Amino acid sequence: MLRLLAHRDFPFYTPKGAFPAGGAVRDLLLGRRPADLDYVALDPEKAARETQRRLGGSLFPLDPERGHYRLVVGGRTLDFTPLEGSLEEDLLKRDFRLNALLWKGGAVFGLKGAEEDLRRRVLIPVREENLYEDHLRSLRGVRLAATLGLGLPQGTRKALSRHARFLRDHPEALPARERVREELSKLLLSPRAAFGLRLLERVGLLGVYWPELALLVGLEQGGVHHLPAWEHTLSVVFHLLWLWPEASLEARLAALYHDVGKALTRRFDLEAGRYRFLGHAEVGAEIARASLLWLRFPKETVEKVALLVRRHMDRPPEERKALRRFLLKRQDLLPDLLYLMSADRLGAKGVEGEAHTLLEAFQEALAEPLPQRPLLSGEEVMALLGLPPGPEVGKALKALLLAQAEGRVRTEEEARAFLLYWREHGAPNAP
Ligand SMILES: Nc1ccn([C@@H]2O[C@H](COP(=O)(O)OP(=O)(O)OP(=O)(O)O)[C@@H](O)[C@H]2O)c(=O)n1
Ligand SMILES: [Mg+2]
Repeated sequence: MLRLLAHRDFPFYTPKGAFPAGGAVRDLLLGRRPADLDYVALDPEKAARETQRRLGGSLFPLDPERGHYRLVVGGRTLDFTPLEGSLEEDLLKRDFRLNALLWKGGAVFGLKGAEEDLRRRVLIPVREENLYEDHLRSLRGVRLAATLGLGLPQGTRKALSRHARFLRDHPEALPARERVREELSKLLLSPRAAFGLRLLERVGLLGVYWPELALLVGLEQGGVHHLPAWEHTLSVVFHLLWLWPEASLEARLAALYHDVGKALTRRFDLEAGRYRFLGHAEVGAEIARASLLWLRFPKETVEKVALLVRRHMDRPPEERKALRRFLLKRQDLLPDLLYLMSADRLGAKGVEGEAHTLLEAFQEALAEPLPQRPLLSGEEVMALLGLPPGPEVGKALKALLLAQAEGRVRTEEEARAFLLYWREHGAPNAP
């Protein structure tokens, strides 16, 4: 039986014979502005065309056989799919009760329990079997809990855990990797990403989708680490978003994968009397690359994350000039690397203070922008030093750029003087 949940307007155009359904209606009731809209329609093509006549935009027949049409208009995606069976039957096929909603004639309708779930802000499947109708749904559940700030009651957790075990035993049932990637991205982009990752682990989905990260669970570290490697990872994600709420997806992925190499590099060092993880940044960068490529993240994202992981253990020098050189060499990784390094320290014990010292030093060092190019061109350098084209010219340009970064050289004249000195003596007190 459909239940009337509320009388209210739907704030977007709705053609005749089409009913806004799912997440958009849910967002409306939760006081969020929906980005994308889904409509179930008696005749989806007709509804999509009529909407296009009214609003403009581009129409894409996604799957005309099955009646799937998409209209992209004003930065929004409107999807039209056929209503199969009655409205109630449609809702009964959906994933979670608070997603099984639709708007019709000035009112919102839902299934039994939806109203309570919305009020309590909890996620409960329409039926446990529905998780098995589309195997992405357990992962979606965790992602929705993180993005919408929903609780997962015992019953839901148990159902998700059972589904995770099913997936572990039936890897052939795993959803397409692109869909997994989209869920991970949405989860990480939420301010509650660390909470979502913890849930993933708790219900057993971490091991299903990210076996390389699951190896960190309970991996004791010692030293400055009061937390096992996975708990430390969660703390780093948490602190990254605390320091820098607008962090890029790459920075968030790097925080997630930064210590993934630790499971394979853990050795007890008798002299030091503790575990060490020599080479974990390099090993971790390779694991992160393989994992992200598997999930079909774009090449640029993968390379950036791998580099961030590889460089996260670099020790920034304290002295200002040296720090400017250090930053110049890692310019492409800024500011992500700075925040990752700071969050890494906030996730350990006894070195938290370093995070703030680092951020202050970075801020001070970057107050003056880093140079983007040498003050002299290759031709000018060749003429000045009497050099033929070749690697020497590149070295000279690089030395010049470093000198600019240090603030030793600010004008073309100083650049020429610097290069003449450099030819005779090498870079002044460079390491
Ligand atoms: N695997 C899925 C995906 C979607 N849906 C249904 O389709 C609606 C729209 O799906 P989608 O836009 O993918 O997700 P949303 O729940 O709207 O989440 P988001 O806020 O990320 O759009 C959902 O609310 C849900 O009713 C479902 O039952 N099972
Ligand atoms: Mg949606």
